[in-house]
Amino acid sequence: MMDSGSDSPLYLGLDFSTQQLKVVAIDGDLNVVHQNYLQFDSELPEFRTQGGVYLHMDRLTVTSPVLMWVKALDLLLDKMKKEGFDFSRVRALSGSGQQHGSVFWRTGASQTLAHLHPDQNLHQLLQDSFSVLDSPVWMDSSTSYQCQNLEVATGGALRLAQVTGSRAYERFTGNQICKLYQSRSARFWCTERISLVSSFAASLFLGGFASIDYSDGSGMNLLDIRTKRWSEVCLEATAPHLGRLLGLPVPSTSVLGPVSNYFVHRYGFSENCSVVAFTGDNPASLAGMRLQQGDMAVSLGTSDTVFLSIQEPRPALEGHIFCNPVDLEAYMALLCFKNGSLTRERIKNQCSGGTWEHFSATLRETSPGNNGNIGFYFDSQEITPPASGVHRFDSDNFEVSHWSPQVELRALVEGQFLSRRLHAERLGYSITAGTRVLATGGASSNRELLQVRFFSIRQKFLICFLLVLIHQDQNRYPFTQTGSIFLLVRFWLMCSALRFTPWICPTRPAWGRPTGRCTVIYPSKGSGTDPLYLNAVSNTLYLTAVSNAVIPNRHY
Ligand SMILES: Nc1ncnc2c1ncn2[C@@H]1O[C@H](COP(=O)(O)OP(=O)(O)O)[C@@H](O)[C@H]1O
Ligand SMILES: O=C(CO)[C@@H](O)[C@H](O)COP(=O)(O)O
Repeated sequence: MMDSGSDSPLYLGLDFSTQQLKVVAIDGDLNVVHQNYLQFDSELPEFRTQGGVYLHMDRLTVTSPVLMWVKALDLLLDKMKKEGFDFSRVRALSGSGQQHGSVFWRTGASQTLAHLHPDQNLHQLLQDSFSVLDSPVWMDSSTSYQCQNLEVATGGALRLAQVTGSRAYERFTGNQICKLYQSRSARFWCTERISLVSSFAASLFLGGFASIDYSDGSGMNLLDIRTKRWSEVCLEATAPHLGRLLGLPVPSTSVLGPVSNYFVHRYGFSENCSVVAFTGDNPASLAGMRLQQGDMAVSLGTSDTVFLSIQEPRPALEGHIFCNPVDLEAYMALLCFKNGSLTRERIKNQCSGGTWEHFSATLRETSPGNNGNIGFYFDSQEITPPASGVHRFDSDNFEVSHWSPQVELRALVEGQFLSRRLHAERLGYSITAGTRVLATGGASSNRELLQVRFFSIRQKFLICFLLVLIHQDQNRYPFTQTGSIFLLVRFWLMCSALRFTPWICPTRPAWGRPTGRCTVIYPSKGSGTDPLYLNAVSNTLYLTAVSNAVIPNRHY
């Protein structure tokens, strides 16, 4: 995979996501020269995670072992070294992390980070550096009480959304910090610094605490997205001395400093290799996909997310507004759906013999609209909307308890995509002629899945759109890491005063001219074949299902 015989500079991007750690290296011409990954469940079985996380007894608390992430980095870099990757060529590195997850560094950790001995693994060296070993992650929904209090303290849900971009959400880091402070205060008091997963990962490379960037910092219910400073009201309502524990937030393209001596001596990095701020995986995907005005992206990772770049923030009671990672004047709007890939995996295992090939074959063989059957599957408490349970409706709109495997599978996929579309439209992010929908994430390699279109015809008007499906050959390297790399390459090349058009996408040199890594699919012109599920009846069904759904712990 390495290009041979060259000593040109390379740029490294890492993605600490929910189920795995991925890495990609590119050269100055944006060619991918190395890719690798490490799956948490299968390659680090001693941590006993499922899908990279622990689901606690209350079925609301979800955490990941922080030392698993550290060990994953050890093993991945060792793997690369064994395969002959030349770390000395890396001019700069950056990365991304699953959003909202928090890492609590124990008092003394900054000293440990600054004096890491290159003969030992990071996970040995950092064993005692965390005041909380199980980091809360984005799937957690255990902080409804803290959310309620934060909204009251800040003048209500909408007011909080106007300041921080979101009303109070259970998984948002501020509410997780507040829960720790209230329920395990001894742990809180022995904490020296609080990082997001992204800034934690950057800290490992930096040998010191890395700043939180504006984009990922927007997912905490703590950052004022307009001033780009921590909101004093939110800090005070969350926990004492929080400003000091978080450090100052910085732009997502900031260079934080050189890589630490540990990496120079252990792996042969150059001491001039820069560490650029890490950001959230969705913001990194936005950067990597080079979304243009009017484009919409869907990420089908562990979560399903829908996001787009916007100029004017209009925070609402649903969805999130984050600072844009590449344009300080702009923002990004995002909707997150928790029951994405893991629910599809469950149905795949139950209904199609456990293989994606059979899953896809069933989608090919069943008809759009599913003969009027549609289902909504909230295996765990959903984020958008905050509902739970499984709801199946037949063509007469009666709720039913089961279906044939084929009907079940199609009902799931159509229900998921209908929900993505409806919630996006409710926020005013509508599809117009020429809108491009770009897909990334593990499930975006599945053509049949993507062809169940979720943006389509309404009221006889043909909304013509171009569905741009972009996926990497091996289904593993979506835009997240290239997004981070993109930020750092941009920075680096600008600093080097090279003549370079910074906004060249590594995987998509020009619209409409896909490379081998990129597939463009044009929508079918056959308006009559569009599925029933996109009509008003199904919309109503969906809303009924949701309003009938159990919505625990969310009484505000
Ligand atoms: N062929 C496929 N069809 C549908 N889904 C797939 C396929 N291959 C992988 N996936 C899904 O992709 C998910 C992982 O995507 P990925 O973007 O790597 O996740 P994350 O970054 O959150 O760890 C898996 O949970 C799996 O269900
Ligand atoms: O909570 C969110 C976004 O708000 C999630 O999208 C996480 O960022 C996890 O991402 P994946 O691991 O599913 O890519």
